[in-house]
Amino acid sequence: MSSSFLRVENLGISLSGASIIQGMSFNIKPNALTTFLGPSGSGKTTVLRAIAGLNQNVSGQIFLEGREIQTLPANQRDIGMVFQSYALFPNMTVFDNIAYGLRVKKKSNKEIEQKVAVMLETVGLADKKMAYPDNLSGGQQQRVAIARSMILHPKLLLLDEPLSALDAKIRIELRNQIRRYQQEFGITMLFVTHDQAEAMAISDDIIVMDQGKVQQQGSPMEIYAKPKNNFIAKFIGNHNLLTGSEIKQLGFKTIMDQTVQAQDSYIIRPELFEQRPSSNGSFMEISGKLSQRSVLGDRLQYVFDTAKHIPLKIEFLNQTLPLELNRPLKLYLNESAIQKVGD
Ligand SMILES: Nc1ncnc2c1ncn2[C@@H]1O[C@H](COP(=O)(O)OP(=O)(O)OP(=O)(O)O)[C@@H](O)[C@H]1O
Repeated sequence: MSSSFLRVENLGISLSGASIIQGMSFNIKPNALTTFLGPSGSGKTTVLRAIAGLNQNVSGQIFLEGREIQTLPANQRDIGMVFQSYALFPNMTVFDNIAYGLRVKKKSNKEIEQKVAVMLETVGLADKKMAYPDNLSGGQQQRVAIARSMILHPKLLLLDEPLSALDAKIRIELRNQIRRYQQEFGITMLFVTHDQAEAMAISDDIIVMDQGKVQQQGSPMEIYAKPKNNFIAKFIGNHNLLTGSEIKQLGFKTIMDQTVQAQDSYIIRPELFEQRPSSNGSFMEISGKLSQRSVLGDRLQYVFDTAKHIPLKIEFLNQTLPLELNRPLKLYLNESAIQKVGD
């Protein structure tokens, strides 16, 4: 018996006669926020809809808490879903939108009043309870949609790009709120996004998808620091992705006692370059010039044009004085900052 909460085995999905997902398997943990991360068209929505029971041509098995749900209709799966478009009832107040599922379940008015009041407080919309969706901002409408799903305490809450219609500031605020609800209520959530920063910020676990396949599953740090293949190394973060022969040109013949192979791929994280070797170990001195500077919030990012004609992205925290551009510069790199892709 697996202790996983949701277990998907050998999932296959066809849409309009085209096979979109083949032989996909993964597990998600209870009381955690797991993210499906992948580029547009990678199949995230399709898999989510299959888990919810909204797709027809699905093969394979889906277990929720050990029980097979694949043959159950959507309304018997105990799974909630929040969509990108808020899909609120426009002719109902905020209160009635949130109360809707409880009314369908024929709960008493007293219970409905109490539970909706708690939800309104949780999502910070108590003062909007009699408002209609048209009179709410996008972020407020999405909070109503989330409250409407959470009030039913589904075993699993699926969220399909719930923030993508919102502007950057509200997106960050609401993603933090979603994370807080998830932790406070101990809800298991499966969250779809194509935004790697969003996935990194809120997830316990990330499932990276491409072309209908799981490319890697792991914690944000594992995915960031140890990408399994070049697709992930490129898709996640702003790593330097180099070939073994470029690593050799920078002076490293071995990395952690392993001979560098010309055809292998390696990543160097931009924040791991140093202006002075900070510790013992095998440091390489790299000469070059900085050619560009951009401010990334708390960090400054530069392009370091190395004397070996290999451009590298490097980053320093803002409290470091800005470095001068176009002046000869030496930077230091410890071999431990270089990670072979796939290891
Ligand atoms: N009804 C359909 N009929 C045929 N093909 C479809 C249908 N819906 C989606 N597809 C295809 O299935 C693939 C996966 O689509 P899906 O919407 O799951 O991707 P996604 O990762 O959620 O993308 P996005 O981030 O753009 O929403 C795409 O190639 C898409 O063109």
